[in-house]
Amino acid sequence: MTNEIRTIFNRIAPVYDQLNDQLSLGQHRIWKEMTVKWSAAKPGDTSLDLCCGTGDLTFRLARRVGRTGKVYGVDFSPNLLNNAQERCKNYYPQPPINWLEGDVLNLPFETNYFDAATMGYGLRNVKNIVKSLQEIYRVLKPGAKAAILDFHRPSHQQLRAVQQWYLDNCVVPIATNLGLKEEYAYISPSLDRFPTGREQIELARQVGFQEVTHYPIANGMMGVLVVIR
Ligand SMILES: C/C(=C\Cc1cc(O)c2ccccc2c1O)CCC[C@H](C)CCC[C@H](C)CCCC(C)C
Ligand SMILES: C[S@@+](CC[C@H](N)C(=O)[O-])C[C@H]1O[C@@H](n2cnc3c(N)ncnc32)[C@H](O)[C@@H]1O
Repeated sequence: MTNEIRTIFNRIAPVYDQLNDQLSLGQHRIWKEMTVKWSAAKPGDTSLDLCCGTGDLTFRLARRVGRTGKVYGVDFSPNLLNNAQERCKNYYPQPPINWLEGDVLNLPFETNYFDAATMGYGLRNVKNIVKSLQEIYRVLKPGAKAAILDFHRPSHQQLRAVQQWYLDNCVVPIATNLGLKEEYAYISPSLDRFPTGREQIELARQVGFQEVTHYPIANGMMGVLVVIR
């Protein structure tokens, strides 16, 4: 399963950023900006972007923590990480980002290391959500926050139907034209399996987070889980 997920992301790497812009009508940039804000990262912080992919959230986090801060971006797809590193070369001055190839279920960091963390569209894709939350808990300092952005199923049935229609009739056909039908068709079943905001809150509490909130955004089609260790 883990290898299958890695293969999906390695395969979509050439079109990933462009399709996110087109398919979300640019909205994913706003959702990511909100996520970084909710992580409460501040200048000088040591911060972590889990499942960083091509680095969209990582670069935003780097802007927040500034020259005195540090950012680590972790992902297990070498192709997406390669794109992130190529993008990084276009920045002047170079942001203080360390790109690491690795599994977010087994993070290569000490306990109590980070002041803030973000994760964008990663939690739905990991093979063990509880283990992933436990690893985030472990590496955050007491009192530190993580903000976790992902798709969400709106509780309003008509909005849920619009979301499903959009995935089936826009996202998958556009990806099919690029030879990536299976890869994008994977989003829908992964969303069906993904815990609701309420369920995510319950899981995060069980892991031990002190304060947990889930913010539905984009009419409930997306959500941000904010946890404080
Ligand atoms: C940045 C976005 C998605 C990232 C993403 C996450 C995944 O788990 C994938 C799995 C497999 C292939 C690709 C991805 C992937 O790209 C969010 C924006 C892109 C979405 C595909 C667009 C979804 C739009 C909403 C369902 C509805 C928005 C309607 C509105 C009219 C814009
Ligand atoms: C949809 S992409 C999101 C990329 C980026 N965060 C964004 O918002 O654009 C999901 C990412 O999660 C990564 N991923 C999934 N499971 C992972 C794991 N167990 N360890 C590390 N990375 C993982 C994939 O390689 C992929 O880059």
